[in-house]
Amino acid sequence: MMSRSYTNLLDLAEGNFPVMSQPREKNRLTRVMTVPGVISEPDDDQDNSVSSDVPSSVNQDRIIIVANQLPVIAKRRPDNKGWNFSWDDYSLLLQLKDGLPEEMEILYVGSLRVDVDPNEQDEVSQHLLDKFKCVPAFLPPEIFTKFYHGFCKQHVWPLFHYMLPLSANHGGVNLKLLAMQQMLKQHPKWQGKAVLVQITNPARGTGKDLENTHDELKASCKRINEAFGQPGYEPIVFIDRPVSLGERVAYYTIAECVVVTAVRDGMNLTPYEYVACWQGVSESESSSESNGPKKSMLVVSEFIGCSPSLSGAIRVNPWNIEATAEAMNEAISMVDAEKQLRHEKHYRYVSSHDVAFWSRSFFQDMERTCKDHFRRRCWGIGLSFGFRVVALDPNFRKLSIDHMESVYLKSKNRAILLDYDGTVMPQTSHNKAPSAEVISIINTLSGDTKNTVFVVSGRGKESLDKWFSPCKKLGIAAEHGYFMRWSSDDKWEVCGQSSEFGWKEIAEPVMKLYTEATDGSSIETKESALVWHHRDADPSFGSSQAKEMLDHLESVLANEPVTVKRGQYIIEVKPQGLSKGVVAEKIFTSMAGSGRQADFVLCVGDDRSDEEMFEIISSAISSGILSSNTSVFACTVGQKPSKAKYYLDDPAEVVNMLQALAEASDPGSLTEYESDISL
Ligand SMILES: O=P(O)(O)OC[C@H]1O[C@H](O[C@H]2O[C@H](CO)[C@@H](O)[C@H](O)[C@H]2O)[C@H](O)[C@@H](O)[C@@H]1O
Repeated sequence: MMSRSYTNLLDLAEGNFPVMSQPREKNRLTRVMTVPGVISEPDDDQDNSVSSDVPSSVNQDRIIIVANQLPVIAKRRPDNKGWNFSWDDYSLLLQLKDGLPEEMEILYVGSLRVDVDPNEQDEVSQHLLDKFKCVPAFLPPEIFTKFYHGFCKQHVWPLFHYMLPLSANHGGVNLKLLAMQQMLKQHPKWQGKAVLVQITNPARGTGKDLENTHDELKASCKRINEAFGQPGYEPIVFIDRPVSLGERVAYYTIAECVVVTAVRDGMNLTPYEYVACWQGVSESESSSESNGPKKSMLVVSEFIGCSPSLSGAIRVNPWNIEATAEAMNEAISMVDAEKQLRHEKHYRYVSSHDVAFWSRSFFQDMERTCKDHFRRRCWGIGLSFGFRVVALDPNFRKLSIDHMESVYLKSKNRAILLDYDGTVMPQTSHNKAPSAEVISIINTLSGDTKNTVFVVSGRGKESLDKWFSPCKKLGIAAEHGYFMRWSSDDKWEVCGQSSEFGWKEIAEPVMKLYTEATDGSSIETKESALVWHHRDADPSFGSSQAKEMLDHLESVLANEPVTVKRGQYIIEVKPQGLSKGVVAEKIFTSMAGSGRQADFVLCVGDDRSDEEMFEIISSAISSGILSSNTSVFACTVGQKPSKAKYYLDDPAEVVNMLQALAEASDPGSLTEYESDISL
């Protein structure tokens, strides 16, 4: 069986698809004949080669969503002549658009759930494009089966979930049955009362392995029911037929608890659906006296995707049958007030993280990633395993110390903002205290009355205070600005916004979990923040643990007033609203407010947190806190993508550059310490 499908996605991306108002002939889509095992050439005369030029329509707001199935329902007309199409309101693809900008044009590419005769395919394609902005791929049934049940289910899914191509879910269910058996044994009070309704979707694949697992499940159910059943009572109800949404909702709304013990999953929506049902049912019955409390209890495997996001859930390692049995007992024994509190947590997450949220978040990530894509130049840097390709702005260049020094000399009100670790202090240095040379330079710079000099660091105030005690005029912003002090004579100001630290009780256990599993890692507790360090761990394991922990923390802290950031070998959780950018803004504002608007800004840092300082500079110019005539030297340490325009290679170059400025500074205002050093 042959099929004619539109193939050229790049054409679509460029906007080379028919416009509805064009005459019919021009609207014709380019197609290929699809025959199993044969890759055919397009049947059109036109040249389909892909141009390497930047697409002319690249700035148009169009998004192409490619999926297995289009979000449309196709039904044969009653007279059997052609098709009727309607939107599939339950399709996630359709809901995705709620998170995208309204003016965004959305084009769907995917297959239909029905087999369309090749003679009808042109007409159907045209209709779907005109009316639904859908581009169908007509896959002959045998190709579709190989693609979906073979390639997707047997190769891609197991590959992405580190599984052998067996049925994981039937992986995930026997453990649950064993846990139920254990609970009934350990807590006989539940015998005759507790029922586990196991809804198992019929396996999408076939084969001996699946049959064996299925038989094993049935045998477990039989064994448990025989051991604990009574007349009129069976502890396990095993449903292995397709269950409609309505029936599933009915089960959810009477369930005291939902247990998900999968050892791997993709996007398991069961816990979310259950939580939404409890909220919905209670709300719809709110006028009735019989309305019960909104409560949802979850026992979920720590290995599944939704586990970190539902902070009210009891998490278990499903391989630990005893612990899962205990968790199930705890869940159903819990008092209603506690169940309600947990439900509130679950619902807050579920209601704020809907499909629109995820599509918006994904779209924003994509926008951020692609912004300036065509302006940037790519460089290969590093060697061997350290080799990577980075995209840099063409204007990114090495800071010319001579040029900066000449501007420095001409300026009258200078703001100098210096990060500490990785900027004036090499990251690899064991002794973290600044050298006498650095102290001397910073003392000279801050002693010049034309200068406002700040060390802006993530470090705690005690160390910074001690290390820089000789620099009386130096300003210090510690813990990313949670503490700020304008000179050693001034008191520490505490950033007013952040006095709520209940989140530490959520973040710390997660960090401890990763610390136990990652040799060489440790937790640093600061007054306003928690930091997980992995510099001394195995480099690649530490870094992959850090990535996983970042996701984990972001999920469990989604409702807390904090941000989770990555730094040099660290993951840091700190209050929202605290950033080095805010510190920079405060300094510029204060200078402008006292009639000394900065005409020279030097801002140096190496890390992600320093990017926030660089970023604020342009908005400070547009808001007038800095002038458009201000000479700005935003400089990152190391050649890497940055918001800074300049770079220096390492802390040694930074110190040389600062030394040059110190030498060009007003010597009249040397402090006692500086005079001693000079002598
Ligand atoms: O803002 P900075 O001055 O760059 O400080 C950021 C973090 O500095 C400290 O961590 C760094 O130094 C550690 C060694 O002392 C090193 O192991 C780690 O990799 C560096 O990131 C500090 O411990 C953190 O709290 C600061 O946020």
